[in-house]
Amino acid sequence: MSLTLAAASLTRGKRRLLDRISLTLAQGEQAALIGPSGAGKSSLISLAATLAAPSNGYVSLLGEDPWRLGARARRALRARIACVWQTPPLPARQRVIHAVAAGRLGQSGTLAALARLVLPRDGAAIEQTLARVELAHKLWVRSDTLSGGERQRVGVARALYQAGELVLADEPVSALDPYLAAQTVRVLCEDARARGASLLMSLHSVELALAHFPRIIALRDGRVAFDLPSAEVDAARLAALYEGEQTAAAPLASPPATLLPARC
Ligand SMILES: Nc1ncnc2c1ncn2[C@@H]1O[C@H](COP(=O)(O)OP(=O)(O)OP(=O)(O)O)[C@@H](O)[C@H]1O
Repeated sequence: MSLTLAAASLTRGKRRLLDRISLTLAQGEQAALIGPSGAGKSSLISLAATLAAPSNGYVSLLGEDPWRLGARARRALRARIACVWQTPPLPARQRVIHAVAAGRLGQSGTLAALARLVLPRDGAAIEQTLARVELAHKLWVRSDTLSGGERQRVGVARALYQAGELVLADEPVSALDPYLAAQTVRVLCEDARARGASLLMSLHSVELALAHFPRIIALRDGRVAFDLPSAEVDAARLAALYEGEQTAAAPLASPPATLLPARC
């Protein structure tokens, strides 16, 4: 298994953000994580990314319990997992080429990694990776000159360049226009599929989730509301999932394909 959560809970103070979550993601499997705001999607991704340890229960990544490993072994495990964040942590003065090169920082010794970061050897490969998210022309620009959507795509390019065995993406396209959002989700899915990597992606857009993922894991109030093949996710289930969320009802009216506009 790429990812196993067994009755995993996450608490902060008196709040239970995740409540006994159990799920597995097989090697090469792809699943979208959906649910209303505050459902626990980011919390679950942070558990899977080892940013947080479960308060109860168990998390296993690529066959290892990250919290039983020493610091060095845990770093090595993290280097096998590519993460895409909604707001990628890009230092203001860092150039895009270096931000993408940083995706492989954990894959070599410290000195080699730093040398690579200062003077990336594979600029052509990085440029090609950026081209997959339509950003090749930004190779040498500084991160603080990028728009929010461009920053997100640099974060995606970094994960693509890292080529992790498990890819975790937390709302990776929230700042993109509909065309680029669909295109970027497609690129992440196709890349993971081509490499046999596993992919777990949280998305606010139910349309994108249904259009691109064979499996939908729905969270509500820190619990799994349903975990189903996307073909079995119907309007009634979605209405119950988003009950009380006015904006979420709208997507249910139209089939996913009609909501993926061609670029103007
Ligand atoms: N450090 C924290 N301390 C206390 N509560 C927190 C903390 N982090 C998150 N929460 C709460 O936990 C709940 C789940 O948050 P989380 O960010 O995982 O939800 P989400 O499904 O990703 O939401 P969104 O779709 O709005 O990004 C929210 O109610 C949030 O306010």
